[in-house]
Amino acid sequence: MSRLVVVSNRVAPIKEGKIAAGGLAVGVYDALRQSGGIWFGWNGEVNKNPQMRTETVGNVDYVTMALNKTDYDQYYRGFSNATLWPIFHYRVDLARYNREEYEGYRRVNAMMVEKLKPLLRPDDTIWIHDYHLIPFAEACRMSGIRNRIGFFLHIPFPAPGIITVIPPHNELLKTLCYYDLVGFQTECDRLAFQDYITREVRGVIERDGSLTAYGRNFHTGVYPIGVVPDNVRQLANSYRERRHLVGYNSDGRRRKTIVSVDRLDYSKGLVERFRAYAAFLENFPEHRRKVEFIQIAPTSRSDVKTYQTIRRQLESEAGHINGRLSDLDWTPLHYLNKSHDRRVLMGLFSRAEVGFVTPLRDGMNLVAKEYVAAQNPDDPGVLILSRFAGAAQELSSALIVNPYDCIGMAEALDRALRMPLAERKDRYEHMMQAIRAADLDTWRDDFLRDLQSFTIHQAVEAEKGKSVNEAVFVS
Ligand SMILES: O=P(O)(O)OC[C@H]1O[C@H](O[C@H]2O[C@H](CO)[C@@H](O)[C@H](O)[C@H]2O)[C@H](O)[C@@H](O)[C@@H]1O
Ligand SMILES: O=c1ccn([C@@H]2O[C@H](COP(=O)(O)OP(=O)(O)O)[C@@H](O)[C@H]2O)c(=O)[nH]1
Repeated sequence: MSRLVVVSNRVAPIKEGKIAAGGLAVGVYDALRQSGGIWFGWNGEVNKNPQMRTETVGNVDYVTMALNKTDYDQYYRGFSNATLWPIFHYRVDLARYNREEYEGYRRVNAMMVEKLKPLLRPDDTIWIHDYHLIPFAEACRMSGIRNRIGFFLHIPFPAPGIITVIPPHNELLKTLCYYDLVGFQTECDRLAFQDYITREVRGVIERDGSLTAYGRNFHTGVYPIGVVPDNVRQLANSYRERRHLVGYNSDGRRRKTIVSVDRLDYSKGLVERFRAYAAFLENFPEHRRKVEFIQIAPTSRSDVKTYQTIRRQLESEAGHINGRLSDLDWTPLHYLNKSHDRRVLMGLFSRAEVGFVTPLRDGMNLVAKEYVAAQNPDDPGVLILSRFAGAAQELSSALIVNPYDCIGMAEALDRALRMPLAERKDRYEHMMQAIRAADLDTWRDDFLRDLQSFTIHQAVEAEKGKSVNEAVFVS
């Protein structure tokens, strides 16, 4: 079997026990630990002299590098997170475009290819992750790299009317056609991309389902990222420090807990969620003092202006709710800006009656799946889930809500807290079936299997005397 080379902007912290930032790092870390290989990307540092560093842990070689300040500003903070992220999450109002940042983004992609190239073997399978690295395959091909290259987009792919807001959308999306396989979280995302290719650039859907555009033929597919359910449950069971997790009433009865965990990002719908919680306490006063809401929201991309704004807004909303509703012996909302160890989170999930996951848009949202997988099957909690999270496509037995509907979310909280055991178990069983059917191994194995099958045909074409790069998929 060929070696797996994973490339992503974010690489999970190399030291065991350090907290991974976000679902990509969590997911790729678990997937790569099983198969082994190379994980190449940014080490999260910004300094003048970006040196490459290789560290081997188990069967994975982590090859990471720092970025210099200009590259960081233009590629990560700028085009990736101030242009692509908001637009791909339908927040055109928060996006800005700067041509120099776009050029910096292209330059960093090309630079990363040149750094990776000497490490590659001819039969390596290269798997590129996420919106930071869309042009990576094109830069590889320009540099003469002929390996199979797949791409997985962790975030939503928006409707063509939204994506065309990016001034160089044509040039940018053309580079996706240099991959052999482009994977999405949901069929909705895949169809939006296919729509763009067929309508905007007059691409063609072939009989085998592949796409031909800009003279290149390539495949697309849907590979929802998952979790390792047994591992989640194990972590949840291993967390014993109960006293940190639950609040008690003055009469000694345990308060019910609503829990949310998100990076502090405007796409996660935190303001709308806080307002819904306040509306719930106003409209259903019988729950007051009997419930508390724990929102864990570690800061993220805190040097991007829109993230500073959302942080200020949330601090004010949280202060407002607690100022208005708290009592000497009851704080309705616990808002924690700190990241937490996974074991603590899974322990918290398993003890919370409600998982409140209501992003305005989300590629998948692993927290939703983790919350369900952490539950005690004999007495499971209830997941309230936004219809705009990729996870809602699979977890249709959650209480599905529209995060723009404040009263609807307040009603869902009331319903969740009152839900009888039989209904909770029924919904939990359905969701666990979906979580097991599309777990993390399935995500990795399905993607790599499809990428490999493409290669077999490439090889056939190559034998017939064609150059590998000119090969066309034959089904
Ligand atoms: O690397 P950062 O800038 O600190 O951001 C963290 C990650 O956020 C995003 O995660 C996405 O991937 C998850 C796993 O597939 C998915 O569940 C979630 O819906 C996405 O938002 C981002 O896409 C990653 O590149 C970042 O590393
Ligand atoms: O303090 C924290 C906050 C989050 N996470 C993990 O980070 C991931 C977040 O992934 P998700 O897909 O929900 O959202 P993203 O942050 O990638 O947009 C989940 O595995 C969380 O358990 C963590 O380990 N510690």
